[in-house]
Amino acid sequence: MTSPSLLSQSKLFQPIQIGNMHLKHRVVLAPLTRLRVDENYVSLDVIVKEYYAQRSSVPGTLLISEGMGVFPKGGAYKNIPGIWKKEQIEKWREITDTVHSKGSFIFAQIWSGGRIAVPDILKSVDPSYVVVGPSTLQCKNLPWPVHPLTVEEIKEYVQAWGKGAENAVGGAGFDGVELHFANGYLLDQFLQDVSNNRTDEYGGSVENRARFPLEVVEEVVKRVGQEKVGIRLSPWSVFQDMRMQDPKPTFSYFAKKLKNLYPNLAYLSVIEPRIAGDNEVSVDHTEESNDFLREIWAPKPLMSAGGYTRGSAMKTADERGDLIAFGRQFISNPDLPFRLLNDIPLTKYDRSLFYCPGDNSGKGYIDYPFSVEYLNQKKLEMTSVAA
Ligand SMILES: Cc1cc2nc3c(=O)[nH]c(=O)nc-3n(C[C@H](O)[C@H](O)[C@H](O)COP(=O)(O)O)c2cc1C
Repeated sequence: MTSPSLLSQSKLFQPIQIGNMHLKHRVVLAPLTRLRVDENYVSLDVIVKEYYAQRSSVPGTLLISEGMGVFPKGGAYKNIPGIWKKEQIEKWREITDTVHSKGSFIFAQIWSGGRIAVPDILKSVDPSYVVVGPSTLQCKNLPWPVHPLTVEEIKEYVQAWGKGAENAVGGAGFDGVELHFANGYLLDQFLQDVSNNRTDEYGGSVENRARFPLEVVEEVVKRVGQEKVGIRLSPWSVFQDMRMQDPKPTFSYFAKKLKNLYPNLAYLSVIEPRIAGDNEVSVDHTEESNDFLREIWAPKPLMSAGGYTRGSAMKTADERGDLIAFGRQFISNPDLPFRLLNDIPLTKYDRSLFYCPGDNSGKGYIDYPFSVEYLNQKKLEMTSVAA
């Protein structure tokens, strides 16, 4: 183990102000859907709280929650959480209180499925619900009809996102909301021409494709304030049949608009081209890079996720000032920021336990161990407090 005082010279382990939060380091919990939620979209008691508590155990850590729905018709799968009703808000409040009691922070990721939603699941919630999207363009492997949202329905979604954000911050006590405009879900579907061939004011030109996402940002900012809003994008991702031929013009326009309209947004979060959803893919390193977004967003730091190791995370934080969001490694290492700082080997994750719908055993969820070094340090701290 190298001396922590030497390691801490990396920017990765140095404090940073993000929105209203003073983070003690730049290692972030990436949003991770885990499906340990009941059929009513409410967090299961105990284990979900314990999961977030564990990952907030290094004070000053920023966590991003798993994606949560803003209203029932915008869902997609079973056992994902929501933020539209009292029971959900109360359960999330217990979780945010726990995270805050540990000196850490948590943003709620809010989300709508769009064309990738499973029709039978929507119908089981309400028989009138159908799969929606920008246009009739389907995802290749999901051959069900897609109902293009009417302008009136778009306005309904905008209000639902606004209300969801308000519930998350004002009701459930989240430090902010992350708007999930990535990974081929509804708002990403509107942004990209591979899924949006509308001919009205929400399709066609870059400006038109960006209109619905920008309306969502406007509504959310109105309700919770810019400093409490982060936005996630994945310009290069091929996940769920996405990826424009040249994503740069669309995403440059969108990022510039965000920066000009809302200079105090908490952060812009990007997924590196080497990742599609929850897995690695091969990349054309000469072409594919998020540096164009870093340049637009500067001097504010980006949050970047995707296949980071300790070494590449330190390098990126040092050279570009990014916050680094870790997904899979944070699943299997509840004390990840401590391990990275102290160069402690990581526990390997078990992919077969990533998604276990409604499972409340805690297996593959809250049973990954803390390092001996972390536990020893905690013991020492407790002894010195007792003395
Ligand atoms: C189990 C699992 C669930 C995920 N759920 C979400 C999600 O709810 N929202 C989201 O934006 N990304 C989600 N992702 C993507 C991660 O946030 C992250 O971008 C991806 O895992 C790459 O980071 P990593 O290489 O550190 O794992 C998920 C990834 C995994 C492995």
